[in-house]
Amino acid sequence: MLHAVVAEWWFTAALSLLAVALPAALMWARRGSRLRPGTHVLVTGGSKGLGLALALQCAERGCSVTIVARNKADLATALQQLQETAVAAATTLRAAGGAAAPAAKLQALSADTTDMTKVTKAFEEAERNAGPIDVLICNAGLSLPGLFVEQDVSAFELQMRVNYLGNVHSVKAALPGMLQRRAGRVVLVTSSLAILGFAGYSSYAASKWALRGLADCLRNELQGTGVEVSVAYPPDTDTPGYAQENASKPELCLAVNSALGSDLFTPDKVARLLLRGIERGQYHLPSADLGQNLLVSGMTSLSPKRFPLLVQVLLGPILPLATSVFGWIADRAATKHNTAHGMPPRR
Ligand SMILES: NC(=O)C1=CN([C@@H]2O[C@H](COP(=O)(O)OP(=O)(O)OC[C@H]3O[C@@H](n4cnc5c(N)ncnc54)[C@H](OP(=O)(O)O)[C@@H]3O)[C@@H](O)[C@H]2O)C=CC1
Ligand SMILES: CCCCCCCCCCCCCCCC(=O)[C@@H](N)CO
Repeated sequence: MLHAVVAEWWFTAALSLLAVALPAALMWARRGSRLRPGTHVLVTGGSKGLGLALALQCAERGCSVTIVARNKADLATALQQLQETAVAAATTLRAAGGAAAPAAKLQALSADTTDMTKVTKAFEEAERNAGPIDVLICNAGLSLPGLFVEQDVSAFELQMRVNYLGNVHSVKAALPGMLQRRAGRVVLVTSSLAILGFAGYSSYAASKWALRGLADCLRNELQGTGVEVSVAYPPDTDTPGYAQENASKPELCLAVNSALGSDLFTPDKVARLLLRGIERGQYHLPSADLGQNLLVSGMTSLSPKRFPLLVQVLLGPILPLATSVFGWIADRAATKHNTAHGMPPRR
């Protein structure tokens, strides 16, 4: 008897789950930005690190790719890599019978994203050569870690200019065209530091939190226009930028970071997940790090949740507990370090 009741309960539960999951999955499949031959993807900061990994993987799919960065020599090296990747991709596509695929157009344009005029010019040139921008990936950015009391205001200004305003400029330049075509996707690359904050990142985190706010507002503002928004929160990723950042990380920052214990990921792996999320039309793009995904799912906002609602609800009570433990670990590491190093200095 009990057996039958339990079995029936499971059956009903499974059916209801299916009833919710199936339409949701179908809706999911319809949305998203397929990255196919002919799709034009523009990546700012595409000459190095994560941006280059994203650009190369788009070229692998046969997309037209534009990379924008400042240093011309780095751009030329990256373009060469893109061309090699595209040639290999075209050969594979042809072998698979895709002879009709449009030839991928690859270009590397030098522009500083902090300069609106230069961004506009570069994007116009990009569209002249490779057609309308279908997917804009705002990835250009830098991290200057430092303790608040030690860091100059100029570091706060620079990161705000590059990480926040630089991306405002890029979106400004690409969005009007997307709106006219009623199609397109804007991807903003923020950071895990847009969800949590700890010692050493006061200037960087603020610039990344600003982007998160921009993303939420833009997303709502663009509802029904055919233009969609995604946000990426990469974990620590092994890039030239990360190496540079590590060279100047305060000890306190390192102490808290290692107490929290996050992994270092390859740009390739991080990029692969981001592109998968873009193709699925996700707002919060997936991260290679489970903790990071959980943090995103625990964010309070009006934007869509990271996981399906049922999972979110089940996670509900767990997240405040888990984040409290990590918060306690971060504070204990900071207290220990500050106490040992006589911080704050006594008069
Ligand atoms: N690596 C990591 O651990 C993490 C990185 N991120 C974010 O991911 C993004 C990429 O990081 P990562 O690959 O590590 O960075 P890198 O420093 O390795 O590469 C940065 C890229 O951006 C370009 N760039 C920098 N400033 C400007 C500018 N003002 N105008 C135009 N292009 C610019 C650089 O080229 P050039 O200098 O020639 O202009 C380069 O192509 C950044 O926004 C970063 O904050 C987020 C979380 C973790
Ligand atoms: C359920 C709760 C789980 C909590 C997990 C906590 C994990 C914290 C990891 C902090 C990692 C910081 C990455 C910084 C990336 C970045 O932006 C810099 N490299 C700058 O470029």
